[in-house]
Amino acid sequence: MAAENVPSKQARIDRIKATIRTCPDFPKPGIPFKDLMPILHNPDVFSDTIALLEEHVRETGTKVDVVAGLEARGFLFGPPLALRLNCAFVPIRKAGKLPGETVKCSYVLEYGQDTMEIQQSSVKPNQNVVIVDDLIATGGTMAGACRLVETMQANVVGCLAVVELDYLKGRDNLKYAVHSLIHY
Ligand SMILES: O=P(O)(O)OC[C@H]1O[C@H](OP(=O)(O)OP(=O)(O)O)[C@H](O)[C@@H]1O
Ligand SMILES: Nc1ncnc2[nH]cnc12
Repeated sequence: MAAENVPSKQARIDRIKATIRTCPDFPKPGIPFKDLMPILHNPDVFSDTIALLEEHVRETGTKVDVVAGLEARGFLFGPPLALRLNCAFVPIRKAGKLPGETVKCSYVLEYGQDTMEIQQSSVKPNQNVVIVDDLIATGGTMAGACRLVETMQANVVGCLAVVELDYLKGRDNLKYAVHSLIHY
């Protein structure tokens, strides 16, 4: 494709935003649920999403050792990003799913509470970790993941999400750099 035909960053972001569906009152009354699954229905939109996340990480100039993805939807965006950054992908799962030695952390999110877990040996002290999820609402889930990475004595070098719900001020709960492609 000729350079002048490459869509701008804003055009790619606008197309991703247009692909996301808002589902009122899901999973509870009063919650405007952002359904990101249609992004995966369109390979061009999915590819733009991962490329934009990668561009951001590269622009920071920070070497990333590990992309940590949050169950469940962080597992969709984290592994392709890790491949493009040529680094490890590590899952942070809901409690009770990972064998061996693990570290756990409880957290509160927009519509409930839960416990997440990481395998002790999956992240080494001093490694640089980017945490990836589909969406930041209250920031509770992302903050819990940061605590887990800190417990491993590794460095959180960024918190990435495709979507951020600005009205919930989720990034105020996060003491690390936050980057999201789309804001509502
Ligand atoms: O910023 P917060 O208020 O913490 O909310 C954001 C989290 O909520 C959703 O996860 P959820 O646990 O609902 O997803 P899943 O059941 O698909 O894993 C979403 O994928 C984020 O992980
Ligand atoms: N409003 C929302 N839409 C999608 N996922 C969410 N996770 C927490 N709040 C959410």
